[in-house]
Amino acid sequence: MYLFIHRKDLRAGDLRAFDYAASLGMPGIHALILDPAQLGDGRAESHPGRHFLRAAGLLLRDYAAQGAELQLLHGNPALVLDELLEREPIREVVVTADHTPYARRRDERLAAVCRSRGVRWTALEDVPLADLDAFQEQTGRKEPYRVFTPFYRAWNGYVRSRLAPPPAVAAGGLPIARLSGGGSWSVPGELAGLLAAPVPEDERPERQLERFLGGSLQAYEELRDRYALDAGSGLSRWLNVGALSARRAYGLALDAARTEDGREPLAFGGAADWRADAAGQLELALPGSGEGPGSAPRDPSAAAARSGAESWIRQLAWREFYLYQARFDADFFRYEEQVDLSGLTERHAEAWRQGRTGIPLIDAAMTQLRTTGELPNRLRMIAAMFLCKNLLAPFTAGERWFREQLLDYDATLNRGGWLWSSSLGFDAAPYFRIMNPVVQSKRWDPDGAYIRRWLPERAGWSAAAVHEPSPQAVVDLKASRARAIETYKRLLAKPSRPLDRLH
Ligand SMILES: Cc1cc2nc3c(=O)[nH]c(=O)nc-3n(C[C@H](O)[C@H](O)[C@H](O)COP(=O)(O)OP(=O)(O)OC[C@H]3O[C@@H](n4cnc5c(N)ncnc54)[C@H](O)[C@@H]3O)c2cc1C
Repeated sequence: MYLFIHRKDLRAGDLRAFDYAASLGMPGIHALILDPAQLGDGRAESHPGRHFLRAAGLLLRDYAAQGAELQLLHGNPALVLDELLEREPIREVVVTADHTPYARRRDERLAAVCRSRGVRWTALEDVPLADLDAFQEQTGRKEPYRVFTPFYRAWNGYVRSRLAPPPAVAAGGLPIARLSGGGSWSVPGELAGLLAAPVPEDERPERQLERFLGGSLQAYEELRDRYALDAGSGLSRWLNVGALSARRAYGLALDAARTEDGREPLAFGGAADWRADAAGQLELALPGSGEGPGSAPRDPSAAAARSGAESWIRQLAWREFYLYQARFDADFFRYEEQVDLSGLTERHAEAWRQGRTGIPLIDAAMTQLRTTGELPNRLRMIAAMFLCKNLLAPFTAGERWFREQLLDYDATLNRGGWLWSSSLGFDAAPYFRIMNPVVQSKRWDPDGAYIRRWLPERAGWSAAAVHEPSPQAVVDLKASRARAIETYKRLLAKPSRPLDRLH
């Protein structure tokens, strides 16, 4: 018998692990272990905790709809596993690999439990779109890509030519067994309540993907930064818990860019030479984009869908780029040990968290985040940069707050966003380029609709006044910008020199 443990792969199909399980030719137990380290201390009630449990509830119902059983257990994963291996005739434990620091520590313990009981441990790569180890090896590079655009060129070509058809076996097609008896892992009542939270039909991951690809995708390139319009797909929350497969999202986005003559996109069986692509010898445009002289597409909405799909796939590639960095930049999860952040200050961090800085766009953004757990990408960048640069707080303080608040929290993508904003890591924002929240507000939301929505006290203000800082703002934007440039110049200097303490 095998044991498959779900983690950030909360779906009942399109999982490599299921095809692998089918190939084992033996029955298996499928389990989801609710981990108190991740859901205890009130975290189940936070936006990300609630969302995880909603997705877990959906998974339970999807298994049931397929006539398959998912065991929902609660407890320290290593202890639960040890007890399961004691009680059930399990010969192999199968999981989807996860490379965050917490996941690594947890999985080392799980693998050790398996070793101590003579059970095989198998971790399959299935979170990124590309098998990143194979990709890196086949680029022939000794060093990882440090800049997004060349990474994107290579990755795009590689994925297009290598993406295998989706795994064929769903949970209902596997010989899933039941636990032989009860255990000491019952789910506490408060978690059970959250698991039962309904997910309306049109908010389910697949529906949301279809709706986005069939609608907003066309205007995505033009509107994605106009945060007041909410033009993103909103799919990160499902991608990050694995309720939606990135492979499927990518494949359907390519389909949306299908040529007018209906040719299949290259992703499923095309023959692009991705190495030529990596070297910049192939067109980067999506298959059949019709770009180039004399080949303007006849149907403007098809052209918009293609440009939307290309732009959206580029965002998926950013997700992939951070997953790649987490694998190939040894410092990715420990930049705070490489640069000296001790001179920075959390003096204004609480005002930032609570949306009381006096800079209206920042306060509106932080209010939306606290209230809903949502925040569009441009506002994440602006708010993060404001904290790290204008307020000179260590990026780790903001990273922590986003972890507690973001509905779509993901340890790797969140760290990637914070590194970018604080000019650390691969291809980060240069230290001297600091977004001005007032300029950004006027540019992306000239009427100030977003500020009015989240700061009712400004609801009646004119478009000219609504973006302007209050006289009580915690910092002056110009002076704090100059101070940030000076500070980061020294902070990033190698070898890093200690800063004067700011607090
Ligand atoms: C400081 C900071 C923290 C962030 N923390 C997270 C986080 O915890 N979880 C998270 O999923 N994203 C994070 N992001 C990235 C980005 O803001 C979100 O992925 C995006 O806002 C999700 O909205 P969407 O699904 O509508 O995206 P869309 O615009 O529809 O994009 C499609 C998908 O591409 C990926 N993507 C889009 N933008 C980015 C990006 N800048 N970096 C990496 N991947 C991207 C996401 O998977 C997203 O679902 C962070 C960005 C910053 C600047």
